[in-house]
Amino acid sequence: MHIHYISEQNSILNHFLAQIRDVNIQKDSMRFRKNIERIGEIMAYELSKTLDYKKIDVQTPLGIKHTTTIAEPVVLCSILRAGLALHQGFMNFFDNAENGFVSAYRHHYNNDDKFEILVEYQAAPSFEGKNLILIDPMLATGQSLVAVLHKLHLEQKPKEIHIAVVIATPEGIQYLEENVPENCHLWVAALDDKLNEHNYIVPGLGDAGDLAYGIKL
Ligand SMILES: O=P(O)(O)OC[C@H]1O[C@H](OP(=O)(O)OP(=O)(O)O)[C@H](O)[C@@H]1O
Ligand SMILES: O=c1cc[nH]c(=O)[nH]1
Ligand SMILES: [Mg+2]
Repeated sequence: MHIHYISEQNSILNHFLAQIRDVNIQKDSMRFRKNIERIGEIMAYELSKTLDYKKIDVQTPLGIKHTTTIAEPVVLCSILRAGLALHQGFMNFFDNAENGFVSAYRHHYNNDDKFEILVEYQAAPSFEGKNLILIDPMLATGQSLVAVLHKLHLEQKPKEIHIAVVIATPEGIQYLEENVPENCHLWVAALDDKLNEHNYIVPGLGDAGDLAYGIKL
């Protein structure tokens, strides 16, 4: 797996990352969603630099410009719920992309911290020959992303698979390394310290889905 850390250099990205983590700013759920969306835009731009491009000619009112455009179609596929705001950011830049949505949640059978990931809903186009970008802001244990990747119809072979996350743990990255195809790309905006005993990211930001859309039962 090729890992791309995009906040190694100081940039406005750090400002958005600081705001989504801040317990006081988090009270404003619209700002939380907007910041995740803005991070998605930055990630989309960085990722776009690594795609393949083809030559095109553009007719302007005054002549022809020889330039380039992305060679193969992009499919954006997000994991519900928390992926939605990040998805919007990617969609703002990859505006011709096809879109897919998959659900995944932690199902606790007892009142302890053990859980299983349930993937129930999916609606996605064919990935054949396309650049698949799988989107989820949080890479904690990595189990949601791996469960979703196994559920997607990857027999329709994408040209490339990119996984885009905002905050990752070393444990989650290790789990992906062991469970996703070797030629996958992982894009990480921020690498955090570890998982806590409830499998939440520390320092992280809390529950991204709840912060964006409200506490669920
Ligand atoms: O790496 P993992 O240990 O699998 O955890 C990460 C998952 O947790 C969050 O979703 P959550 O299950 O909270 O659902 P939600 O988006 O509906 O809140 C997040 O968006 C990931 O999908
Ligand atoms: O820290 C975490 C872990 C899983 N899901 C989240 O939203 N946050
Ligand atoms: Mg959640």
